[in-house]
Amino acid sequence: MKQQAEVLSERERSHRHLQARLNRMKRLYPSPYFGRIDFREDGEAEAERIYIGIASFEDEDDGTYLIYDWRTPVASLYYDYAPGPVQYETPAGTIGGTMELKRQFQIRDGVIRALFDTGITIGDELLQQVLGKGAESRMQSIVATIQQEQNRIIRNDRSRMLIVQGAAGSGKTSAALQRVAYLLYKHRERLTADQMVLFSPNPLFNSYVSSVLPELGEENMQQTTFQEYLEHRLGDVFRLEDPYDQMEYMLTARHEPDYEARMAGIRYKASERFLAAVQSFGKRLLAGGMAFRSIRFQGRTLVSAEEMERQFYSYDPAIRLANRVHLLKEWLLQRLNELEKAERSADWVTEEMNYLDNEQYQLAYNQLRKRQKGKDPAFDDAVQEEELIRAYLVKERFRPLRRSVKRLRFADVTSLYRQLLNDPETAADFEAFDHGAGTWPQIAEASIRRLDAGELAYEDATPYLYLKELVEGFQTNNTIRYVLIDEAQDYSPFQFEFLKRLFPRSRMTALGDFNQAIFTHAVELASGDTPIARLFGEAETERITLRRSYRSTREIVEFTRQMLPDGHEIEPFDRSGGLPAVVFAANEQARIEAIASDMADLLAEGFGSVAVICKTAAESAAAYEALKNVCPHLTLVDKHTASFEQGTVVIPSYLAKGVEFDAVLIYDASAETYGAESERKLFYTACTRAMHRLRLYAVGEPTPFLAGVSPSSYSVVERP
Ligand SMILES: Nc1ncnc2c1ncn2[C@@H]1O[C@H](COP(=O)(O)OP(=O)(O)OP(=O)(O)O)[C@@H](O)[C@H]1O
Repeated sequence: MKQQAEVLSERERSHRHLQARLNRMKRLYPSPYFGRIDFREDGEAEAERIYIGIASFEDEDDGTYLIYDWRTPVASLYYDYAPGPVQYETPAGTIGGTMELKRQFQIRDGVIRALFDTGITIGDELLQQVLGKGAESRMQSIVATIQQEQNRIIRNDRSRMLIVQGAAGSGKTSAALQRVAYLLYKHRERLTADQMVLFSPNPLFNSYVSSVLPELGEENMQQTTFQEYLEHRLGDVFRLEDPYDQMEYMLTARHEPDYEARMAGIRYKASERFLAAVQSFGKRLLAGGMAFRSIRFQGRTLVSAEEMERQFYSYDPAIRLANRVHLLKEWLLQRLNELEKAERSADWVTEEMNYLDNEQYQLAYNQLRKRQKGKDPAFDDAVQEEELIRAYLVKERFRPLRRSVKRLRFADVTSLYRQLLNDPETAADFEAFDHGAGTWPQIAEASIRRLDAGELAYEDATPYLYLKELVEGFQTNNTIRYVLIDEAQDYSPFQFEFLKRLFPRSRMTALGDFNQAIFTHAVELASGDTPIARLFGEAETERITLRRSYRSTREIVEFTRQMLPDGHEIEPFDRSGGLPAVVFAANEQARIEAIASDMADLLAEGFGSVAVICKTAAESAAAYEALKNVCPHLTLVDKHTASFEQGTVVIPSYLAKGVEFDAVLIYDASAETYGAESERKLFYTACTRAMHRLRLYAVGEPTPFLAGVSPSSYSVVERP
């Protein structure tokens, strides 16, 4: 039998192996390679022709490589060099030589459609063709046209922390996904897709990027959002506000009386300063002030909070907070054992025994026997039987108490968080942060009000969880080896600190664009001594900046970059597509008509995806109502939308993050809607979603963000 089993499992293995090979061949068949380099290694007389494709392909007879996987060391030459002297790294060292030819192919269905011999960058012609195509509802892989600077991100395997600051459309997300594929290939002996996790801005984005890796023959990495993690940790205790609701508040509640205070609170609570304040609060708890919940049973206090406090502070002061909490847990379980014994003779037990019907009695009896494993031969002794039944009854009743002690429910984190907010030191620290605004009591009170109602504001959720972990011990995930964080500018220093602790054995790649920072608590990525750079220290941190934007036409990039203070640093890729237009409509009705007729024109031109981007969810809903009868097949996207398809959509600005459309229509680019300076980046983000066409609509005064844009960069249309 054993022999047979071995034979079978051997066959299974070889079947799996052959199946994988077959799949690889099927993927290669329609388009076996996309590049060729002729490389003459130093000391060799002849150049070798190296064909590069999405997977390797060997000659069965002599084992030579006919096609090299794009992730092999030698393939990096293709991405990094123009013909001339070149070198590449292998595990055995650096190999130098000369590249005599670099050629690109476009092969579809087994037929060579085009080929180009290329110079410095990977074929502008090919890139032109790729970028000139329409937007897809799913992101595409870019292996055939990876650019040199993107290749640095993809193949970087040295630093603990890789920070990428990249302009809108510079290929950060693309590079991140190719990087996953690269790492899975490079470390294929010991790394699997479920040891990598991508944090994305929203669930919609997950579906957008989901097909890139399978297309490359790899499994998808794990994907999540920070909010999902918060829900997982705190969702059973609180109703959590999500970042979109916070965003809606930021964008719409400007006229509410405590708006400014809350905004200041959001800024502070996301800051490194508040992180330090929470940590120092944690230190103070070592000496006193811990909050506990009494353990109560049938209306009586079994162990009071005061008792716990006394016990807690009787431990060696050198012991860490979380360790003391665990000591206290053990102590409490012990106490419960004693109390449980004493409880057996209580009146309620006698009473309950009398009420046990036969069936229940039998059940209890059987359970007891099972637990005793037949050890006690004198079981039928009536006295002992009664004792055992009593013990059983009490044990059952104590079970929930025990469970909640094991879950550390006796440590009252909510009270502690309340204490932290009410702490004069926190107030003083906030004042120093916000230069004496004097609004802390208002901020603290609002948070506490929500806390008491079982709610946690988005800005409170991470600090709360952090405090909880200080008290209960940090949870860690040791299986994850690579964490990739997209849209990293939208994470607070708190959240970064958190992720670092959560994944202690992991390397991190943070990709973002400070110019698209839409939350108040944005972090700078590009330069300087920033919180993210401090996370692992300069020595373990590497930074790469991407300046070239591939998504949008030259005209769109030139138009949008003028809205930014340092926009001149962004380089457009040379692809043309008509000037952006600003449409001035005489009134609402004229605006709707203009959008409807433009949309019809764009669809007639062959654009498959057109988005009407609105500022908020409310504006989106209103726009959808106004447009749905005049624009056929329109869909409204909101935060619950799980995936999105080709076609025409109405979408709030912050959900359009990270994705792209053939044409973007900014529903309302008037000063009334985008007037506040704090919304500049949001507006920029919305405009940069466009690949081929961008049109802005305004009734009345246009947004002041256009003031810095040269009139020659856009056309003006009047709609009476
Ligand atoms: N080397 C490349 N070859 C072909 N297409 C590319 C390349 N780099 C980027 N692109 C294309 O440019 C577009 C933008 O890429 P991506 O979404 O990765 O950029 P991003 O930096 O994440 O953008 P944003 O910050 O605006 O969300 C995508 O359509 C992508 O396919």
